[in-house]
Amino acid sequence: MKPEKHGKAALIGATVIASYGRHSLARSEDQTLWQVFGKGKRREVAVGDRILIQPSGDNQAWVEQIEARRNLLYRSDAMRSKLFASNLDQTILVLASSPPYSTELLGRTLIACQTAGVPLHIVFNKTDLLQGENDRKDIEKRLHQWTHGEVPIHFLSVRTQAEQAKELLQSLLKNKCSLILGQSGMGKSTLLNLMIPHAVAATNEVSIALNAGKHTTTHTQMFEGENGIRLIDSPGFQAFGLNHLSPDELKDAFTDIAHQAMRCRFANCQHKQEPQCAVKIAIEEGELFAPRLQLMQLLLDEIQTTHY
Ligand SMILES: Nc1nc2c(ncn2[C@@H]2O[C@H](COP(=O)(O)OP(=O)(O)OP(=O)(O)O)[C@@H](O)[C@H]2O)c(=O)[nH]1
Ligand SMILES: [Zn+2]
Repeated sequence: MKPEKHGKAALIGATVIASYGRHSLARSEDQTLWQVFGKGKRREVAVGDRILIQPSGDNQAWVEQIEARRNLLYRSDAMRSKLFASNLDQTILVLASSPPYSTELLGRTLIACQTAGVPLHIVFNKTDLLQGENDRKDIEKRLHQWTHGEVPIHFLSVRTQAEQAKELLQSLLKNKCSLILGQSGMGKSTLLNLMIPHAVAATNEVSIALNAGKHTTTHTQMFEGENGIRLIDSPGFQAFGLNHLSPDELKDAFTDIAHQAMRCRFANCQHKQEPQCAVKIAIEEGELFAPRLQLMQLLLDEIQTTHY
């Protein structure tokens, strides 16, 4: 049923806590859950948005205003860009050695967070599967090649050293709103359940409210825990497209490559077969990490098929 607009009811402040497709839920301060509907410029809201709503009956409301966002992450596929999560204090990327983590997803996350101005932390889970200090050093070294040491890495084991993991995560997450990302099998659900013991109940509540009884488990949702911990969980990380960026924005985000590219012979050098390509030379001399160039070229190809 479409909500009708009421005349002069007072506006209520709320935070968007879940979204699925065109359906969004917001929670007002008195803990009421509202199914909210945008219109015009406010058609799309993101989880994390602070909004003013006008009730229209049956726990449904119109979005009257979206507060200015501190930051905003998008997720896009070949067809379109979607708002994803906003007003984030940080993104937590959960990785593990088994199953192997995807360096492509790591690279995409780095670029998405960098371009949106959201600090990134890596939580490396399942340390119980590592063979001692050397394994850990190798992992750190490999991650540093991708991150230039700019992303803090936290090692833990949520399943076998839960108490220790909880302590570390408490200090990392308290009083913050964190987007938590991870490909399947990294231990994201185990981590979420450790930090938010009522997560399953909260998911069911939201699934029912989002889709009138039909369970919709594939939605983006904010969970609230103790000590001001807010975690935004979102499935389908596999499709973390960056098509909302322009080719120039993308090139600028790879600062290490952009820096070398200034010395390429051709201003529009693609760093493929061109002569006197400073980027290729830097890779041969070990100053640039080749997989980052490969990722940049892959992302540029993706963007170009979408934009042109
Ligand atoms: N050895 C080990 N296994 C773990 C650890 N944490 C989680 N696991 C296991 O890893 C598997 C995947 O964990 P989940 O929490 O379901 O992973 P997920 O990332 O949410 O994956 P999906 O549910 O597929 O999205 C499960 O069998 C967990 O028991 C850990 O610290 N050590
Ligand atoms: Zn070049």
